[in-house]
Amino acid sequence: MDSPTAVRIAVPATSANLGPGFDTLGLAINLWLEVVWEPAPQTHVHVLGEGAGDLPNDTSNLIYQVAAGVLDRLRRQPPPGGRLTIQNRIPVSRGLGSSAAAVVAGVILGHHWAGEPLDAQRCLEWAWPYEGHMDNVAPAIVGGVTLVWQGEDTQGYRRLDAPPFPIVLAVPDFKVSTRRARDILPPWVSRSDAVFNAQRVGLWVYALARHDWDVLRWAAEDRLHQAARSPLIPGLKSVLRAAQAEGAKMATLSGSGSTVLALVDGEHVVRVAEVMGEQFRAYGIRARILVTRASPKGASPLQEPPSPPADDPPAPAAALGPAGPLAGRIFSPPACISIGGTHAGRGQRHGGTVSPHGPRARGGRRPRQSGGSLPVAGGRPAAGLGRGAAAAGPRPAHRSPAGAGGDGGQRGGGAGRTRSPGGPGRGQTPGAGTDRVRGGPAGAQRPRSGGAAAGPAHDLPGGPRHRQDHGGSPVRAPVPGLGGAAARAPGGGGTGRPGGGVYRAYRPEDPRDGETCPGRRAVRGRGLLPGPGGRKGLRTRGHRCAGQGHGGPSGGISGHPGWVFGGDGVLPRHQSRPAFPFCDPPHLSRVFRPRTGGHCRPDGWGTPVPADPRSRGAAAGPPGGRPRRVAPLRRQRPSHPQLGGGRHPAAGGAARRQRAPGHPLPGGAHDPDLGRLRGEPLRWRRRWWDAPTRARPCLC
Ligand SMILES: Nc1ncnc2c1ncn2[C@@H]1O[C@H](COP(=O)(O)OP(=O)(O)O)[C@@H](O)[C@H]1O
Ligand SMILES: N[C@@H](CCOP(=O)(O)O)C(=O)O
Repeated sequence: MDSPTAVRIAVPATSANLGPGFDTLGLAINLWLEVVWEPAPQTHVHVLGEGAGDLPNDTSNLIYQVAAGVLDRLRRQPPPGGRLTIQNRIPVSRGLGSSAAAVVAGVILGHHWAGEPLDAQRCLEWAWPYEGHMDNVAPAIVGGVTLVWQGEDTQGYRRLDAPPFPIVLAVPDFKVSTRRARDILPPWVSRSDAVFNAQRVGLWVYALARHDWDVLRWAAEDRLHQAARSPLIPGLKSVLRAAQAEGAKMATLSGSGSTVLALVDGEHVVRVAEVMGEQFRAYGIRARILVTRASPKGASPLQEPPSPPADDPPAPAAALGPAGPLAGRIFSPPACISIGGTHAGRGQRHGGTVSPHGPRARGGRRPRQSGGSLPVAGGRPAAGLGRGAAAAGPRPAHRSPAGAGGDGGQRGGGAGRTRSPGGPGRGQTPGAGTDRVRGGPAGAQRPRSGGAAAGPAHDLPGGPRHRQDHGGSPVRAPVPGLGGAAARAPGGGGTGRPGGGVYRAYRPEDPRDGETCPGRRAVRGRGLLPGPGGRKGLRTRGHRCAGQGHGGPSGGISGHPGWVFGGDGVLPRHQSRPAFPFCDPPHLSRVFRPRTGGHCRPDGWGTPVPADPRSRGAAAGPPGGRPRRVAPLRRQRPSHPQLGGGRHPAAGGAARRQRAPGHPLPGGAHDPDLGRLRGEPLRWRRRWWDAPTRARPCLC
């Protein structure tokens, strides 16, 4: 074997389940594991970023182990030495598919060492027995959203375009091991719960196929795993509820936890991010908030599948996403959901069918495919992979009779590790079990920077665009609002809508010519939420912004330059937002809330007006004057309602009075069952979901 050349491998994080799609649905996220391997006389393994210090810096590292296992099955020798640098941005054991990413990276590395071709289909065949969860592995390899299925003699996946919304991740400061989170699940489910989830998964696929995102609030409901896992994740239900109440399209436990994921319309991003952090904090848990997007791309480098046959319809440009190795493989959603896969060409590109026995051996039977033959990378026969005794590819050692429940108990042969449900935990921490570490005392301040976990702010697509807003002049704002360019570069533009008003962000240097009032509503004032440890909210510090102030230097509060938010006629001059995605809750809680109660002038900027005296917390004052201190939005009670009783922290009282207008109530508002499904006492449901909203018309 020629000595292998250097290689750089990238694999995205993934969020499995997406609510009801337990072991079925998965989403690739724009947070990446990067692995660089270079030839060297000695073997070195070096982990940077997430997990540095915990993950092993030697050949027991999962990535190295999987790569060596691949070589072993291919009957090849590992290279004599090499430097393996692992730059990990995926939080470990937080339900973001870090282990799936590591396994996929290992499979790619092993094939690179062996000089064997590898495409997405084959990578999946090799990786899923190591990982055990195809719902993580498939999106890690092909990007977007995948749905997978497994049965006695077939496993497969199909790929769909991911929702276009920003993703807010609340990543608690404690781990939940996937194995523990599976062990806690009840072995049986009732028929009504099974039907409930089947209906919602169907709705999810419908939403993805038709881009009907309004149904997500129902599609993301679940009765199979989240409630059972909530004891492992204190505050889970509150975080989910609060995110939806603040306008998230959907919110769900990511994978087996501990992360909570929300898909959020751009204008609600900031507020949703805030409340998710706050709710965790109310339970004494620190949580990092990352704002990112789905990744249309999966792992690289993988070989391209053959170009589509001439009669295949071209993919609509919008569905293609950024150019990348998989761009040509994405087809219009209706084609993607042909799960039966009668079209050979399409099936091959949307998904694949995986042999239950791992990679096919030379001369062996091709895995049954509903979607056409496997692409053979580089024109080489696929059998090359299963050379000789490689017929014994990675093979599931354990398969749950229930199909969906088998938890990764795979025997990695050769140099690979053995992983079984009862065996040591993944990676280097045998017997780690649930490695749950509380995030320190409530209120402890995190460093402002996301550190190594700081995700790919630069990767966020999009950027400022002009759009017509309420029939006015073009408004400079990114669509859907997060503002990729803003996140990319300090000073970028974007919109946010903290608190229900229409907020805009501007590059400080941007002229505001031609802009008009973006909103028709003013927002009732909100104070800052109680800070960590029950600290009272900070004062608002609104400054009138009519023709001034909006472009002033920002970053004074957050340390992140460039984001200046204004809204509904009152633009707090010093209100700045950290550049996403690395704002953590303390960070957010320090951001000054806008003063509200103003109305919009024709030029789009506000003249503060006296606060509505009925509005507790409205902080209007004389223009430029010192605003009144506002009442905290709600009192936090650090008790887990579902576990220890007590009121929902956000229920009733100030929360009801200060609820921002314009927020679509979550699906539960019209679903009397929702609270019951979540096991809440009736009094919360009524108080929380039926909270009245008040809107004041914009006078412009
Ligand atoms: N970059 C990495 N390098 C090596 N091992 C890793 C890496 N990322 C994750 N792992 C392994 O995966 C384990 C976490 O897997 P799991 O509990 O399934 O959590 P997750 O939800 O993050 O996939 C870690 O304990 C470690 O053994
Ligand atoms: N379907 C699995 C997904 C586990 O994902 P992870 O990211 O937590 O490893 C499950 O819910 O157990």
